[in-house]
Amino acid sequence: MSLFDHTIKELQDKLNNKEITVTDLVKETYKQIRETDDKVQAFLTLNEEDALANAKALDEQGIDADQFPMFGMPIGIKDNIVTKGLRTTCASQILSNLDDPLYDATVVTKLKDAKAINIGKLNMDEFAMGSSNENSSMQKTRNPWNTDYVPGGSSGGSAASVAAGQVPFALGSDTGGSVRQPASYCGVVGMKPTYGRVSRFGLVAFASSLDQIGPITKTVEDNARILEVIAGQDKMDSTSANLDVPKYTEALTNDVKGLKIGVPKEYFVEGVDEAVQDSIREALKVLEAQGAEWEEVSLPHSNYAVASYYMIASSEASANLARFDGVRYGKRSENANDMMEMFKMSRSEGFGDEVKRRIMLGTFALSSGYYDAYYKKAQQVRTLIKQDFEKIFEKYDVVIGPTAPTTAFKIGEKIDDPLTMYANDLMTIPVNLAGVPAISVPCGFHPSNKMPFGLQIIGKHFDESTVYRVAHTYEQAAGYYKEKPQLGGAK
Ligand SMILES: NC(=O)C[C@H](N)C(=O)O
Repeated sequence: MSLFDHTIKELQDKLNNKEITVTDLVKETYKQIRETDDKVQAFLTLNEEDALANAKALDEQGIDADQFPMFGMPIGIKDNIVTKGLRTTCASQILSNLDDPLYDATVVTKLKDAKAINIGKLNMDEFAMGSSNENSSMQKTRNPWNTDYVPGGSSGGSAASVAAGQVPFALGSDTGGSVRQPASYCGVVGMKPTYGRVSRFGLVAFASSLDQIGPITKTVEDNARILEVIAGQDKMDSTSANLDVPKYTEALTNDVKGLKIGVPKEYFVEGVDEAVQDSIREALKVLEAQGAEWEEVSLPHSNYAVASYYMIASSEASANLARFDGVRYGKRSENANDMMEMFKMSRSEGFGDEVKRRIMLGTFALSSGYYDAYYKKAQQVRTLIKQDFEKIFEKYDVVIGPTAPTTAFKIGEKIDDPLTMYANDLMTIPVNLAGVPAISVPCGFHPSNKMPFGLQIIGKHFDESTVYRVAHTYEQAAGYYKEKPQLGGAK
């Protein structure tokens, strides 16, 4: 049994009983990374010296681990979350020389205050644009269940690293599914909190009205514990909500009696793998046996979600990425002869194809003459999608369906077909457009390719507690969290 098969609570008990030290934990983390990362390729930057020094300092303080919620816990951070003094690249060439950021993202500060240990920075699709990690300009992360397969994206490095047992916990970010879809593909737990629940200060902006940071873990309990630490209002992010953060861990009561589940018929259609659909139905039976009730419901505007998202997200990206011009920070082209050429060449050389595609799409959608037809229309569709959820939540406590239509696919299989790649986000995107919270929990292995996939539980605005309660009840009954990949081949 590996140290990382324990929950945060169990690890802290071990620290308190002096069975292990923080230094042991941190050393074990780097050992696991060294043994597996040539195959998984999850880490872009390691923070080893600093992490070991922090571990030593915590050990020397001789205090009880449970005085701090993340005392001594090793955590990996997605590379679009800014870390003071530690390289932060968004897996883009344009930021590849950003070796010494000047500040920490609020989530990083909160983790430091809770005495977590930052292990290093994890690979992702460039600027979080992608569903497979193949859009990273640095390296291709692989799925630990079978390294011929993608880990999903854009937080593929975070999900793969947790699944491979390199780090017990990681942070990702989710704009249209980027935490939940890789969690589904890698057989781990990924939470996208309500928009406004977690500060975005220091999260490099992709689509500011959609982006949210969320934890990726092996168990629901650990996930809830980490969200407790990183959530809350922040004066540095005016979109963070002025609401108390509940004790999510206290919601994990293993009890769903009387809970009402809506199951959208639009999530069980052609294109959604039959075996995935069957497993979700099995999961509903598991929850039913625990006292929940479910009914088929309709989210009638689901079909327009992907188109609306790619308009809105790309429009926001075109504005947000305007700041990368080779002047203030990041890479500057060495081949330019004048200022205009320097802007153009720095961006042409610094951004990859997918990022350029979205900047062009977004700039087009926002341009005068097209704004009403594309951007405004997409925003109107967004309102309809939000209303679909509001209506359902008048009667139901949660909505359940698959996280993604299929399991992970093979590396290279979809890279030349951006539309198919976008369609993959069918069931994660509506959640971001509506701003509600949702989690992906492992729900089975596909009979043909043996790859894992997840169940998505969607909740009401700021009701992460119920989402966690349902997720925990299902997880404990189903037991998939106990499965581990044998790195290198199919399960
Ligand atoms: N960023 C995300 O949440 C992933 C989504 N597939 C996108 O490419 O936009």
